[in-house]
Amino acid sequence: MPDHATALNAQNLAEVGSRVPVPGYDRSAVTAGVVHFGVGGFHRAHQAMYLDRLLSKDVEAAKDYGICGVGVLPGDARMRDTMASQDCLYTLVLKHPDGSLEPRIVGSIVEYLFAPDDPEAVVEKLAAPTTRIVSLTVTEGGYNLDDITGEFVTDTPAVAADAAAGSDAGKLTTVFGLVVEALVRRRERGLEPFTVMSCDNLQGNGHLARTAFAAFADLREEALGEWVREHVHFPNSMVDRITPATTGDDVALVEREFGIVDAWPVVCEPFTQWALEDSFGAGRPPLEEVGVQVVPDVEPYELMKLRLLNASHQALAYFGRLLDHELVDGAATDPDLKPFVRAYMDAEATPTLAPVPGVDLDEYKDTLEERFGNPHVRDTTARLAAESSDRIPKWLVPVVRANLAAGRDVHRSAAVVASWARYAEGVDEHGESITVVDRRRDRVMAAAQRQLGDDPLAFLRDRELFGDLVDDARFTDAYLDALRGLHDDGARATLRRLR
Ligand SMILES: NC(=O)c1ccc[n+]([C@@H]2O[C@H](COP(=O)([O-])OP(=O)(O)OC[C@H]3O[C@@H](n4cnc5c(N)ncnc54)[C@H](O)[C@@H]3O)[C@@H](O)[C@H]2O)c1
Ligand SMILES: O=P(O)(O)OC[C@@H](O)[C@@H](O)[C@H](O)[C@H](O)CO
Repeated sequence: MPDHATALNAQNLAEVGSRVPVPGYDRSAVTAGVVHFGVGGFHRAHQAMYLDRLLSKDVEAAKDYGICGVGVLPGDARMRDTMASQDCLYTLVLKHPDGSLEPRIVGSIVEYLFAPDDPEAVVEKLAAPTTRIVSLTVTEGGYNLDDITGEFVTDTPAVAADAAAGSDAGKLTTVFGLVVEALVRRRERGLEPFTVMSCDNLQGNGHLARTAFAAFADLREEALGEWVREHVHFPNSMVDRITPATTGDDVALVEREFGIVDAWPVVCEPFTQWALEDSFGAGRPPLEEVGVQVVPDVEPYELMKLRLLNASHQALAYFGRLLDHELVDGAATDPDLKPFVRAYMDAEATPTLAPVPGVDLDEYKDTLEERFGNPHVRDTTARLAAESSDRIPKWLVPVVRANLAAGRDVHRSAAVVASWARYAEGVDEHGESITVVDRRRDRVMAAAQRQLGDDPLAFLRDRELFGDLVDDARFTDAYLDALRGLHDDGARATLRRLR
C-alpha cells in the first residue's frame, strides 16, 4: 500500500507508473482515428483496453487509432470534467475470482469532446481526414428503433429537431444528427466515409446501426439514406466483458490499493471477448494482434452471447431481486436460482443456437456460471434489471419464438418474463418497494398492476414488447403458471418447481 496518493494525470504518469503498469507508448504521437460515442464503463473496459494493448505492442499502424471520446447527453458533463482533469487517463482494474486485482492505466483515449458545449467541433472531428471509424456504445435504446417494426422512429423530438437543423451543426444534439452531418461534409470534401462500428448488445448491431443512420439521413435529404446504405460500412460485432457501474468503493479501492486518485476508474471481470466482422471502408487497426476474433460472420457468436449470457442475466436480475440478492454473484450461486438458469441455458437457449466455430457450448456455459459467480466483481441485480423493456424483447423473446416455432419447451423463458412482470409490480415479497428503472416505466408498471386485477395477461398485452406471444396458449399457459406461483408461493418455491 503506497504511503501517499497521487492524482492521475499525464504529468504524474511516471510516479503512477512506479505502482501500476502505465502506457509505455508516446501518447502525444497518437492520432484519434476512432471517434467513440458513449464513453461509459464498458467502452473503457473493452474497446479502449484493446486499442491500448495494440498501442503498447508498438505496431506502427496503431498510432493512427487512438480514440476521441464524445459525450452527447447532458449527464456526460461529469465524464468531460474527469477526462479534462486526468488528460483522458483512467485506471482499469480487473477483479479475479481469487480476489487478486490487476490494475493498468489506459492511455488510448487521447481526446474527449462534449457535444452540448460545441457540436460544430464534434462534427469537424468526425469529418477530419484522420477519422476512420466511429464507434458506438449508446445502449440498446440509443438506436431509436421501433421494437415491433424495427424501423427508425422519426418523430422522437430530438431526432426530428436534428433532421430539421440539417447542416446547422450548432443545433445538433443527437448522435444521428452529428454523424450524418459529418458524412455529408466528408462527401462534399471528397473524403471516404468512416466506418460506423456498433459495440452495443444488439443482435445484428451493425445492421441496426445502418437502418438507423440511413433512415435519419433520409429525413435530412432525399437519396442521402441510399448513399449511406451504399457507401458506409457497418460491421456487426459481439462484445463481452461484464462491467458494473463504478461506485465510490471502487474509487476508494484504487486510492487505497494503488495510491492513485482517479475520479472515475473502471472495474470489471478478467474475461473479455470481441468477435468482429471484417467490414471497414476506411481502414482498421490490426485488432487480431491483440486477441480480437475478426470473423466473416458474427451471428453465431452474437446469438450465443445474447441468449446465454444476456438473457440469463435477465433471469438473475428479477428472480435475484425477488430472492433479496443485491449482488449478481449471490443470485448466480443461489441454490435454487443457479440450477434454474442452467436449465434455461441448456433446455431453452442452446437448442436455438447454431454451432459456433471453435466454441464448445458446454464449456462456454460452465465459464458463464463461473463469471456470474465471481464474488469480487460486485455487479448488481439492479443494473441488470434496468431498462428491461429494451432487453427482454431483444434477448429473450427471440428464444421463445424460436422454441415455439420448433414445438419446444418455453416454460423457463415464460417464468423469466413472469418474474419481470412480478418485479414491475413494484413491491417485493416483504412489502418493500422495488425501484423500477426503465424508459417505459409508467407503462410497464401500469400493466403489472392490471395483472393483479381481473386480467392476469395484462402485462403480455403490450404488443410493442411481446408481439403476438399473448395469442399463443403454449406460452401464456406457462406464463400464467409461473405468475401464479410467484404470487401464491413466492419466488423460491416457484423456482424449485419450475427448474
Ligand atoms: N456494461 C457491460 O457489462 C456491457 C458489456 C457489453 C456491452 N455493453 C454495451 O455497452 C452499453 C453501455 O454500457 P455501459 O456499461 O458502458 O453503460 P454506461 O452507463 O457506463 O455508459 C453508457 C454511455 O452511453 C451514453 N448514452 C446513453 N444513451 C445514449 C444516447 N441515446 N445517445 C448517445 N449516448 C448515449 C451515456 O451518456 C454514457 O456515456 C450497453 O448498453 C451495452 O449495449 C455493456
Ligand atoms: O449493458 P446492457 O444493457 O446491454 O445489459 C446488461 C448486462 O447483461 C450486460 O451489460 C452484460 O454485463 C454484458 O453484456 C457482458 O458482456
